[in-house]
Amino acid sequence: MFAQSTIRKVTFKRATCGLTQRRLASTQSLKEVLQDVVPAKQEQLKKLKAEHAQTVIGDVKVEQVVGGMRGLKAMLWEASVLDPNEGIRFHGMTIPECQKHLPAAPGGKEILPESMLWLLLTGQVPTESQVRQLSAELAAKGALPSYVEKLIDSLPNNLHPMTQLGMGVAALNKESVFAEAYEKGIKKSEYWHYTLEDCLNLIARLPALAARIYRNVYNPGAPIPEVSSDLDLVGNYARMLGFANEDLTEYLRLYIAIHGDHEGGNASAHTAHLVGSTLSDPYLSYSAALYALAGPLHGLANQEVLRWQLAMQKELGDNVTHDQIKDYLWKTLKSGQVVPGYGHGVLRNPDPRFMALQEFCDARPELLKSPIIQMVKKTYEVAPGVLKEHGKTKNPYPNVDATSGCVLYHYGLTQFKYYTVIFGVSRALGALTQLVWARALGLPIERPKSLSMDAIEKLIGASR
Ligand SMILES: CC(=O)SCCNC(=O)CCNC(=O)[C@H](O)C(C)(C)COP(=O)(O)OP(=O)(O)OC[C@H]1O[C@@H](n2cnc3c(N)ncnc32)[C@H](O)[C@@H]1OP(=O)(O)O
Ligand SMILES: O=C([O-])CC(=O)C(=O)O
Repeated sequence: MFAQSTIRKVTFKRATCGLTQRRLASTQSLKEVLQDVVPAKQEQLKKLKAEHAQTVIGDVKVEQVVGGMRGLKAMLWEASVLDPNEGIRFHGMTIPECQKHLPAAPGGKEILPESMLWLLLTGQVPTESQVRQLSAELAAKGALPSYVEKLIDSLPNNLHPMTQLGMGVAALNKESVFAEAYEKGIKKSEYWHYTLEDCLNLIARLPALAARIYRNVYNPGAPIPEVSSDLDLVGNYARMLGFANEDLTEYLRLYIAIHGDHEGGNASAHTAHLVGSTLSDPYLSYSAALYALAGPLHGLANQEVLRWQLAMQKELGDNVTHDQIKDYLWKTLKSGQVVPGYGHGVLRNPDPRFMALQEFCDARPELLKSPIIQMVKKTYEVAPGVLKEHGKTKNPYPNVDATSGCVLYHYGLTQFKYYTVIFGVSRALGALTQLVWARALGLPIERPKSLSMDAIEKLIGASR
């Protein structure tokens, strides 16, 4: 670990814009830092448009039009870029670099989501005092309005927790300062200020909303503590969920920090971006994103992994061998199902988020002894070989969902239908950051061109 004074002078290469950003000791607030950063970014975009508007950066193939736009470079996204082999970089920083340099909780070791949010929004590594200030700001804004509490309390407890989360977030749009200001009439140059306020308010309220859903569904009647001004975002979240285990809290900090952003093309982030481009407010935009996250090929896969691993455990017992797992994998594939937690739309190597969560387990002997975590590890040792032999998936390696839920399960958060809600608390960091940037940069409504098969054939002169 570097000395704090050295860290402050570290220069990070910023992958997204090619600039270098010097991290200086600072007491500036998040808004003040953004006020400094926004004009430079606006200038960068202006220059890019003026000098390179017609420069070609890729072709469009028919396979991309009919194949989920895979690999199409068609979106501006500031906070992170995903390399197929190396994985995610947040403003040029890898996960291990973030683990080294982003401030943790007092007495903790893992990345604080507030630190990640600061990095995503500003491109800068915050000082410890800036992060504490942001934690305090979020805690002060963290209480839910009573009409949202009533709405959530009125929902049937067998309504999927993700459905409830999306409804709660959408209902919060009554609070939107952006929507209110837009109705009154504001200049485009002011959009990002109101968007930022909405985004911070939403991030602040997500733990109370998500914890209330957990309480109602799994622990009806249990008291929920109020948001404490002494705790960070996840410290409060874990306490409101009813867990006093510091190891679980640290795990949740790491989980929520590293799930925060995965460039722009993933289904949830893209949905927030698309809906936000209509100037729908951040609450409605993020509510829509949550329903993309709730699909089993995307965020819900972490629930599916647990379901699949527990079914394997039920069938084969705790001391399962590699050969038994192999057979189980083939059984899943032959029945026409996907192996949850494996494969990816962009990645072509093991996901560095998976590796970071595995390292969290490796550092704790009690986790290494856990049957479910051992099973995940053994599955990782054989699944890539089976998937390669199966020959369909372009990426036979684990994504983050392959392991994220198993650690929660070990720590007693066993209700796996809830897991995507935690992902939803996290993805807000990146999706909402981009909404701020989209408004600061004046990005237009998203409206790509679609084509029918007849139109494609006509365009390429294909005969039938
Ligand atoms: C946080 C996240 O969202 S990470 C992703 C979480 N999702 C999962 O873990 C679900 C399992 N994985 C998958 O379904 C896929 O790998 C996805 C959705 C993640 C990516 O999909 P794609 O980019 O289309 O993958 P790819 O190009 O490799 O697919 C080619 C074929 O391999 C299959 N395939 C891909 N992954 C798997 C898998 N894990 N198990 C079995 N088959 C797979 C696809 O279904 C497709 O089959 P088809 O030709 O019959 O349609
Ligand atoms: O990038 C993707 O398509 C899916 C993913 O891993 C994420 O959104 O975290």
